[in-house]
Amino acid sequence: MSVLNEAGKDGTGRTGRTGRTGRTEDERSTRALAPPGTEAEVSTRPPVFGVRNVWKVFGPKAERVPGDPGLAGLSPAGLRARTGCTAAVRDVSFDVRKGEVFVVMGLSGSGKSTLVRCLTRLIEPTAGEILIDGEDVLSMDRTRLRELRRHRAAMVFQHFGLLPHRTVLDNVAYGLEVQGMGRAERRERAAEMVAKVGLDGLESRRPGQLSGGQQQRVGLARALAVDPEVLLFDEPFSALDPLIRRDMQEEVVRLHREEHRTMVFITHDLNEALRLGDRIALMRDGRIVQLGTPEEIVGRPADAYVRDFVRDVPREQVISVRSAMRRVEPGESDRGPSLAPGATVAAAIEAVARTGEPVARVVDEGRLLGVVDRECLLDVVAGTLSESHASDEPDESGASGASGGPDAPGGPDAPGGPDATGEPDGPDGPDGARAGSDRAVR
Ligand SMILES: Nc1ncnc2c1ncn2[C@@H]1O[C@H](COP(=O)(O)OP(=O)(O)OP(=O)(O)O)[C@@H](O)[C@H]1O
Repeated sequence: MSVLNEAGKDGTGRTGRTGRTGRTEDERSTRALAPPGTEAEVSTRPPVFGVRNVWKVFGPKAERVPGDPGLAGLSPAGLRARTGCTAAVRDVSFDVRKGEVFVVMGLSGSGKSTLVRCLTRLIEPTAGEILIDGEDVLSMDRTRLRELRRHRAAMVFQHFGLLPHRTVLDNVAYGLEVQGMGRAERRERAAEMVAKVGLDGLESRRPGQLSGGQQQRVGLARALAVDPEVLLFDEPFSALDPLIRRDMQEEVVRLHREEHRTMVFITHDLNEALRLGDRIALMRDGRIVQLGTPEEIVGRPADAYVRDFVRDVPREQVISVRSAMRRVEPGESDRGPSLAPGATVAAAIEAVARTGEPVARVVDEGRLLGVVDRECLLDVVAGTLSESHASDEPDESGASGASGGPDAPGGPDAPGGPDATGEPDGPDGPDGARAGSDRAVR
C-alpha cells in the first residue's frame, strides 16, 4: 500500500506531499507572496498535524472528565481530589504546519510528553481529534498506526534507544530493516545519513564507544533514514552537556534549513525553544497558555505567567526591527544602514553603533517600511517598547502607516539595501527542518 499516496491529502483535499519538501504548485505560488519563513508565509502552509480539543486524562473513569463542565473546569488539585484523575492534556488545539519547527515548551509536568505522544497514539487521547494530512489518526487500525509511526511521524528520544551490539551503521539502518528494505540498499542509505549528521568514519563503532552527543546523532540519523514527513523530538538533548547540546541544536537548524522538514520539538528549555522554534506552544497544567512565534511570546506575553517565564530573555535577540521601528521622518529616507524587517534589534544596535548614523532603515524588497533610532532600540532592551509600536506594524505587504512618512518612497527608487521506546512496533524514523528564517538567540 502506498502510504504517501494515501497520506498525500491535506485538510483541504488538495494533493499534499509532492517530495521531500512537500510543496505543491499551489503552495509555491502562495508562498511567493510572502518571504519564506515569515509568519505570514508559514501561516499559508497546509497543516501536517491538526489537533482539536484533545484531552488526556489519567485515572479512574477518565473519559467522563472532558465532557463534564463541572469536572473539566476544576484545577489540577481539585480534579485529583474529586476524582483521583490527572488531566495531563486539557482541551488543546493547534496545527503543525508543513515545514515548520513547532516547539512544545513548559515546565516539568506541564503535559508536553503526553501531548506529543498522543499525536501518534503512543498514548491514547481521552477525547478530541487528531489529523495527519487530513486523515483521522484516532480511527487508524493497528496496521495504519504502525505505518504512521514508521513512515510518517518518527520520534527521536532523549534516551537514544540504540542497540548496543550493533554498529553505528546498523543502528541507523535498523528502521529501514524493519521496513523490509534490502541489506545493500539500507546500508547505502544509512551511510548517507551517517555522513549527514557528521559521523563519517565512525560507522563501525558500537554505541558504547561513542560520546553522548555522538549517540544522539546516531539516533537522529536513524530517524532521518526512514525519511518521515514529521520528526518528533522528545527532549532529545537534555542529557547532553551545554556545548554538545548547542552543536546538536545547530544540527537541527541546519537540517531544517536544508530539508524543510516538519518538526515537533519538546523542550523545557526556553533558550532552546527560542533558538529552534518557528512557533512555540507554551504549556501549563495541560493547557496551552500561549502559542506564537518566539517574538510574540517574548514581545507580547499573553499573561503574567508567560511574562514571568520570559523575563530574563535578552529581548534584543528575539524582537525584530519590524516590531521596534517607527515612522520615517523627513531627511531619514536615504540615511543609515538598511536592515531586513526580520533582523533582530541586536543586529540594528550593532549596525547603528558601527556606522554612527542616528537611524537604521527597515527595508523590504526595496521598500522603506520605517526606521529604528536609538530610542526605539533602547525601548526594546529596557522592555518599554510600547503597544503603539506593535500596532504600527505594517502588514506583510508593507502597506501600513509606518511606511507612509513623507520621505518614505514605496516605489522603485526606495533605497535597497528513536527509537522504539514506548512504541510497541519497534523503532521508526524521524526527520526535521526549517525554511530560512532568522533564528533568535543562537
Ligand atoms: N501514566 C501516567 N499516569 C498518571 N499520570 C501521568 C502519567 N503520565 C503522566 N502523568 C501526569 O501527567 C502530567 C503531565 O506529564 P508529562 O510527562 O506529559 O509532563 P512533561 O511536561 O512532559 O514533564 P517532563 O518535562 O518532566 O517530562 C504530570 O502531572 C504527570 O504526573
